[in-house]
Amino acid sequence: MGLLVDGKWVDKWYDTESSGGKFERQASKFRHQISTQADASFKPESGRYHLYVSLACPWAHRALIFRKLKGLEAHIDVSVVAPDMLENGWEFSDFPDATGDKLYNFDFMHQLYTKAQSDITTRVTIPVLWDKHTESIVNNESAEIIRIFNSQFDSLTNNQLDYYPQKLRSEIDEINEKVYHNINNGVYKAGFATNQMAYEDAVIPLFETLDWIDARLSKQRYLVGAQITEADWRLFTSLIRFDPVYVGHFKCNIRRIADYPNISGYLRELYQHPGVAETVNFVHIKRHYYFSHTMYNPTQVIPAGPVMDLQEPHNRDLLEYEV
Ligand SMILES: N[C@@H](CCC(=O)N[C@@H](CS)C(=O)NCC(=O)O)C(=O)O
Repeated sequence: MGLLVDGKWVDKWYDTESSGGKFERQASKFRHQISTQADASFKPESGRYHLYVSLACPWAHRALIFRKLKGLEAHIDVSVVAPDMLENGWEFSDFPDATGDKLYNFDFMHQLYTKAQSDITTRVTIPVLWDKHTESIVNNESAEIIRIFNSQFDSLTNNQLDYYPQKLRSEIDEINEKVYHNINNGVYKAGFATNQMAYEDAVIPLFETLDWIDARLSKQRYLVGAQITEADWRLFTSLIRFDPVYVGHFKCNIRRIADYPNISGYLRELYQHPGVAETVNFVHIKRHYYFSHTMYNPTQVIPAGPVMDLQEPHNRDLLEYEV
C-alpha cells in the first residue's frame, strides 16, 4: 500500500496522525466526462475505453454493475487486478479470475497512472476508466463513471434504462450523501480509525443509518420508492461485503445485515437481479481485505464464514409500498 509522489512509488500506509486518528479519503484526480456533444474530447465510441477494476473493491464494483446493467460489455472491456494490495499497491499478478493488464501487460496499477501522467502525485485507486486513443485516464471516480455509463452510451447500446431519472434526482442525491458518508465510506472510517473516539464517531452513525434504512425498506421496495435507482446499487456494494468482511475486519459488529429483516430481503433481491450475481466474487472480496491490511490482520488468515444464502426467495415483490 502506498502512493505516487512526483511519479515515484512510495510504500506508505494512510496517515491518520495528522487527522486525530481519523481516516480521510482523498478526492479522485481524473474527472473528465464522456459526452455526445460536438466539442467533447471523449465521445462514446465502441472499443475506445477500458475499465480497470478490482472484484474486491466496492467502488469498482459499482462500475462493473453499471457496465452489466447498461449492456456495455461488448463496448468496454475490463482488466481485473489481483485481490492483494501490498507494498506495490494494486497488482496484476496471477490469481483466479484476475485477468492481468490486457492493454499494456503492466505488473502494477501505478504504472498505468504514470503512463497517464509521468510526474503525478496521487493515490493509486481503482476503478479507472482508461481512454485508448489518448492513452490517459478519463475518470477515476466511481460516482461519475456510473453516471457516464448510465446515460452516455445509450445511442450505441439502445439500452434506455435510467438509474438517475430527472424527477428523482434530488431524492437520490440526498440519499447518496447520507449513504456515502455513513455507510460506503463509514465502514472504512470505522475500520481504519486508529483511536477509540474516531472509531465510535464512525460506527455509531453507520448503525443509525442502517436502522433508518431497515425501517424505510419495511414500507417501500427500494431506497427511493417503487423504482430501482443508482442509490440502490451504490448501497448494494457495501451491503454485500458487510457480513463477510466489515463485521469482523472493520469492527462494524453492532449488528449484522442478517439481523435486519428488510435489508436482508432487499440485499437478496438486488443480488438476484439479472447479471448482478456474476459481478460478485467473495473469494476476491475476503482475500483482499484480510490479506492486504496486515496491520489489522497480521496473520493474513482469512475467515471461513459466514454462510449466506443469497438465492433464498426475497419476497420483496409482495411489499405494499408507499411512494
Ligand atoms: N473515490 C474513489 C475511491 C476508490 C478507492 O478508494 N478504491 C480503493 C479500493 S476499494 C483503492 O483503490 N485504494 C487504494 C488507495 O487508497 O491507495 C471512487 O469511488 O472511485
